[in-house]
Amino acid sequence: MSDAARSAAPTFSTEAWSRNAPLYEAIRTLPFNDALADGTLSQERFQHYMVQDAHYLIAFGRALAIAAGKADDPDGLVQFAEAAKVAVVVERSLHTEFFTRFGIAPADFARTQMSPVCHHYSSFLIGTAHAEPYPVVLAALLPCFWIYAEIGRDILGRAVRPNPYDAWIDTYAGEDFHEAVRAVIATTNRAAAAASADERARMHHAYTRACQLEWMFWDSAWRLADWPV
Ligand SMILES: Cc1ncc(C[n+]2csc(CCO)c2C)c(N)n1
Repeated sequence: MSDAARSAAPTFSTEAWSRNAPLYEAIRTLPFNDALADGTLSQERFQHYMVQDAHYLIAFGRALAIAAGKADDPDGLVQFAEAAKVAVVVERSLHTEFFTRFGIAPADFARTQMSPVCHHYSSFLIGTAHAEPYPVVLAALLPCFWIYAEIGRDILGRAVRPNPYDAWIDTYAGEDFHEAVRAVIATTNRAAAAASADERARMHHAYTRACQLEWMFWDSAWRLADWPV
């Protein structure tokens, strides 16, 4: 590829976003997110979501820590080690703020295992983080950041306020979070630019799988899904 062609080539993130636009739209219009925005989401459904998210955040933190260990430069190491810490900080804030406010007792959490979808998404992230090269690991992690940033802003734009879920909405619509997401997009694009064609194809595959699992995570909370046997 000539230098001119290379600089005109779309970034990984632009390509990934446009290829998965229908999937994003399917997430944006899920009944869970509509009900979150208009404040009618039942406490039971939000409780299911929060308990599963607490499990998910620890798995996500582990996957980020593995990504940190695979980083190809010190900036990436710091970026993902810091993000791993943030995932655990967010998980703790679920316990200290949200669980109390929305009526989840420590014993309720202790006896609730990962749902099938949470288990699948967590296993996918940790398995990918261990088995795949750095660019593919970043592609698997990116939808978690990017979709939440977009959904957070979308819900903020149409939210009926005051809303019982204001604190959740504000976390993901806030500028601090969006700045971190832009940095993850930039690092993923840099990693993609240095990746082989085969790795780049695997990046797209991992990105789409994570988007599907994001959809399934919200849908699972809406259905109050549990293990069938
Ligand atoms: C299923 C699910 N997917 C994504 C997020 C969003 N999220 C979780 S941790 C983190 C950044 C931590 O460094 C982000 C963006 C979530 N909460 N739950």
